[in-house]
This record gives sequence, structure tokens and C-alpha cells, in this order.
Amino acid sequence: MNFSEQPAFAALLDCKAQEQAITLSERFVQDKERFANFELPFGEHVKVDFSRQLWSNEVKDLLCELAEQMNLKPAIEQLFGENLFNHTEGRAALHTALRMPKTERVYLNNTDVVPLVHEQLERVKDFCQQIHSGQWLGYNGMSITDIVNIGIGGSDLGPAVVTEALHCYQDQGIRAHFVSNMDGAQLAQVLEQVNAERTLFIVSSKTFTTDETMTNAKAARAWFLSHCADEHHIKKHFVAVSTNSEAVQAFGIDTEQMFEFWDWVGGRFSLWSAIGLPIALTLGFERFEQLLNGAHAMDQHLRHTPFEQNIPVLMALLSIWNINVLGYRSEGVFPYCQDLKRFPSFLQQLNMESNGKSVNNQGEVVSHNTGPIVWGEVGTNGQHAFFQLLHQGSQVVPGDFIGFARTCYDYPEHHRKLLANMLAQAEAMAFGKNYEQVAQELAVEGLTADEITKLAPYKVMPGNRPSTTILCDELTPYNLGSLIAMYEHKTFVQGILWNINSFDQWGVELGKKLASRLIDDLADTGTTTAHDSATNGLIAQIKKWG
Ligand SMILES: O=P(O)(O)OC[C@H]1O[C@H](O)[C@H](O)[C@@H](O)[C@@H]1O
Repeated sequence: MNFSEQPAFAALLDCKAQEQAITLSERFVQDKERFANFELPFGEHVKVDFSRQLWSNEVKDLLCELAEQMNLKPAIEQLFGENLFNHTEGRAALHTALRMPKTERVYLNNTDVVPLVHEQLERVKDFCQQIHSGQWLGYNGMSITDIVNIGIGGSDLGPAVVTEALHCYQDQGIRAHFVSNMDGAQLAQVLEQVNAERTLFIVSSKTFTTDETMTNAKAARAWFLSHCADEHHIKKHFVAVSTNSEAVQAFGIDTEQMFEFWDWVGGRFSLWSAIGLPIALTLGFERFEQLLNGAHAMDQHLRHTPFEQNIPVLMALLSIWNINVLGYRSEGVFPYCQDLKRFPSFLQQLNMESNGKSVNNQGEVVSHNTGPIVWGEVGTNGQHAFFQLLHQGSQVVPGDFIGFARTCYDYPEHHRKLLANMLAQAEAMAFGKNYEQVAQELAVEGLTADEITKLAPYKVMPGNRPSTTILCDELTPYNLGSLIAMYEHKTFVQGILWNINSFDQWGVELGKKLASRLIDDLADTGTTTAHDSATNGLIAQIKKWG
């Protein structure tokens, strides 16, 4: 049954008007303990403040009831065992097994997958040891200083985000570069920075058929061979991470140089597998393990915490409240942390590719809204770009502020100001500034009554705009693992509530097919007439100018 037919959802709709009649300012006045009542700890390092959401305990209870009615509890249990969540591809979703300790067991088709996971982790560990100790040498007998990860989507964003985010932990003498785009500019710029003798290319692709990755990998191999003409040396400079050993071999990488993962790991959930090799190489294997441990701790929290205190469950339920009841269809994410600059892009893939669906698990078109538009930018940069709309625009965008009490950079004044700005923005969104306050300020500035009447409306900030603040003590590998897993589980819980398959992505297929035909059309020197007039016309113009 769809959630919109559940009794708890009807009750939520019933209380909408009553809830909307109370502003956040009034809520904080009425309940002096509102922060204490709505903030939740995750272990000792993370606190999540839900007090600035437009909700009450009654709404929270109804949302938790809705989760019960949608059988969330058994669904969460299934995420840790044999399941068929990705039923349109006949696959399980078992990324939680990637961060389980050796002692746990997860059977899929009568095979325990946990030993498979640890076997690959051992290989990653061993490989890191060889690279870091200088035992693994390039074709000229020199050690590796640079790695180039060639992959896209889940085979790029996860390792890229984590590697960048943990910049302060990059102490292994390895620089990481990431090439994803079909625009050759990216590959060209990376190749300008590296030396063939000391570079390792990691070709990462679950399918090993993705055109961007294959095109970049072939070009990288040709570049490498232009420096060292001997094909035998490829094995010292190219490794693969994939589920498709045949395609890896066909590309010319021996399976001994291949790290494996499995079809029960979705691309956007794969950074915990050998896809995380760039993380382990740049930060060290132990830090990679800490990242996995942090994610595992969040898995335990999801599995064993009552919904009322369950952070990812509440994040998902709040998005149901904001999207399906209050009608706010986009979600902002604002990390006040330069090293998390690509985190919004990572979350876009995680959430929008997972929940950008409009057909339910029974094959019917849904009658309710599903995945929001997820977007964002690091603070304070965003404040000087789009925060105007957040404060005074005609649409309300609930946002997540993410901050860290400590930083590894020795700029204490910057950090204090950075955090002050984060707190200020959440405060301004929540409480705004009313007409009387504005008028008073303008009077103090010496404006006449007439001038105040004219100017004040433009300066009013409506406030009452919801946000959540996620505060961590520090951006450590462990905390980052927990944070990413928190958003993974939010995405999963949303999918269960919306009754959609969060693990397929058929929507990306058509464009890929059309592109492969258009590649030939662009190569053909004649006139193209096979498409609609717009495509034909643009092809003609490209050929004229190209
Ligand atoms: O890892 P690959 O098989 O190369 O896939 C890379 C990416 O491309 C696909 O088109 C999907 O949209 C993504 O979910 C995936 O992560």
C-alpha cells in the first residue's frame, strides 16, 4: 500500500494547518527546552539538531507511526541480509556487508558474503603495503607517487569526495587525481601533472562498459605507451576495480591486477568496497578501515535504535513531511567545510539517482511526490551566491547545515568565523526579521517615516524556514564514514516510505543509447536527417563549425 493511503498519513494531513499556524519563533518561545527535546546524539562525536524543523512531537510520532505502517522495521532488517530490493535488476542491495566485521555472517544464495568482502579488503591492504613500502615499482624502477582514478558516477564521486574531505590525513606520499568526464580536458589536465614512470592508473567501473571510463582508460593507456613503448609494463601501471573480469581482461588488464566487487553493491553505494582503493592509497589502509568502522556504527544505529531516536530514519521522515505534506520539493546541503566541497555532488547522485523515480514497486505510476532536487555548496561561499533565495525567495528550501567544531588547519580565527556564519544562517532562516524590527533599525539609522515605509518591506526576512544542523567534533575518517552512511540510510528509508526501488537507475539508459547513435552521425560527413529537426539542425551547425 502506498504511504499516502496509510492512516498515519491522513492524520499528518489533518494536522498540517494547525502545525503551519505556529512559527518556529513561537515554538522556541513556547518550549524553552526545544533544542534539548529535538537534538539527538550519534555516539560521542556527532549531534543532529532537528529543533529548527517545522514539526512538533505529535508530527514526529505520526511520522514514526507511518514508518511502522509502511513496514520499515522488517525492511531495515532485510538491508542486512538476503533481499531483493533491486527487483527490476534481480539484485540484492547489500552495501552494509562491505563494512561488517569478519565475525558477522550474511548469506546470499547460500554463500556467506562477509569472507568475500574481507578477502578483497586484504588484497587492498596488501596492495597499499606494496605501494607505500616502495616494493611495487614502476617500469623504470621508481616508486609510485601519483594515482589516477578513471571512473564516473559511483566509481568516481565516492572515492573523490572522501579523498578530498580527508586532505589532512593524506600522509602516504601519494597524490590522487580523478578523471571522470567525457570532456578530454579533464584527462589532458591530469596527464600534464603526472609522470608516466611514477603513475598508477586505477580503472574503476562496476560494469567495465561505461563509455566515459573506457574512452578515458584507452586514452590513458595510449599516453602511457607513448612514454614507454613496452606493453609488458602496463601491468605495473594499470589496475582495475570491477565486477566484470571478462571485460577487464579484454581491455588488457590481467585479473591478478583486478580488485573485485559484486552486483549486490550499487555503484553509488560502492565506496566501501575496492572502489575505495584511492582512499586507502592516499590515506593509508588503517584510515580506510576507520571510515568503514564509522559506517558500520551508523548501520548499527539504524538497525537497533527506535525510530523516535533514529537519526537517518528521522531525516527521511522529515523529508516526507517537508515534501509530501508541506510541499517543499528541494533540499539544500551546506557543509561549512571547504574539504567537503564535492559532498553536495555526491549526495546528488546518492539521493537523486536512487529516488528520482515515479513508478512504485508494483509497477504503478505513483500519485505522490518522490525524490527531491538535492543541491548545495560549501559555506561560506553559498552565502554570497544563493542564500538570498533561501531567506527571501518565494519558495522554501529546507537545508542541512554540516559543521565541525575542530579543524586540522591552523587558522583558528577563520574557523571561529566559519562556524559563526553557519550558526547565523540557520538562525536567520529560522527566525528572520519582522517588519517592526526592520522599521526600528531604520529609525535608528535616521530614516524618515516615509522612507521607512518605502524601504522596510524589502528588508523583512520572513523566517520560519526549516533546517537541520549536523555538528561533528572533527572531520575524521570515522565521522565521515558515519556521515555518509547516515545519508545512505536516509535515502533507503525514503525509498521504503515512497514504495519505490532506490537501487536501479533505468532513467540514465536512454540518453546513453541515443548518444551512441549520435557519435556515428557526428562522424558521418554527409547531412543527417534521421532525427527530429532540432537534433538534425544542431548536428548540421556542429559540422559547419567543427
Ligand atoms: O561503475 P560503472 O559501471 O562504470 O558505472 C558508473 C555510473 O554510470 C551509470 O550510468 C550509473 O548512472 C551510475 O549509477 C554508475 O555509478
